[in-house]
Amino acid sequence: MTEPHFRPRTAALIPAAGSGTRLGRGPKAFVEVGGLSLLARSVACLSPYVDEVLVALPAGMALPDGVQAQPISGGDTRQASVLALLRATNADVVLIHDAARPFLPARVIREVAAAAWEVGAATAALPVADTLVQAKEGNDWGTLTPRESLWAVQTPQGFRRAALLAAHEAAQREGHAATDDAGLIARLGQRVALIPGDARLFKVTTPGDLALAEAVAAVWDKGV
Ligand SMILES: Nc1ccn([C@@H]2O[C@H](COP(=O)(O)OP(=O)(O)OP(=O)(O)O)[C@@H](O)[C@H]2O)c(=O)n1
Ligand SMILES: C[C@](O)(CO)[C@H](O)COP(=O)(O)O
Repeated sequence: MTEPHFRPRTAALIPAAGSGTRLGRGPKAFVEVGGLSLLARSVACLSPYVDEVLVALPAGMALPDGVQAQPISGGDTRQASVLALLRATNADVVLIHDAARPFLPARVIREVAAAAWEVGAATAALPVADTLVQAKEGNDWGTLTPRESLWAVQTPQGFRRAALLAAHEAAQREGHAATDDAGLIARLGQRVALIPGDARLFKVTTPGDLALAEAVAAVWDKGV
């Protein structure tokens, strides 16, 4: 008789405690597109694939009506919000996903979760498609940067929880600030697998992104 296949217990951890300064519409996770908040959309995409969902919220705020998740108080930075989420679960695998990326294809969730367990760390990412340049002072044309090996990092990012918690605690001890979680693993010399992301996984950051999100919601909600 063969051993039953071990299935790691998986948690979705959603940092949603940001203030949405660049969007200018109040706490961004609560902003609606197509009649549903960014947070509700992110939770709905992830829930079918995980055992539990935890959400970091701005101080004093509650989950929007109908969102099924465990609320946690967020921190002053995204990094602090993720650390609070990590300390609130004992799942084997965690999928960290920005509430601000509301369109999350099932294929990406499955592939990031599988690689997180097999490799230890994985992130959705897309190869850069634009020409890249590092501007000189005064915003003049500077050094042209070869783009062949460059990827733009998205979420979800998946990890064995113990490894990511250790990386976060090391960063906190050393006062190291990072813009994402995979970077904290990479700085310790550990491998991070790049999983092909999706154009629809863009981050709603500015008012222009919100207009794009309304257009995507119109087709996403029809299952297209
Ligand atoms: N203290 C913080 C800051 C950010 N986030 C979350 O991290 C994700 C990515 O952050 P970002 O897009 O920068 O959101 P904001 O910080 O809200 O945006 P801004 O920088 O424009 O204020 C978002 O889902 C945001 O809610 C968080 O949980 N806690
Ligand atoms: C985590 C992230 O979404 C990966 O691209 C990104 O780094 C978050 O950056 P933000 O400035 O906190 O939105």
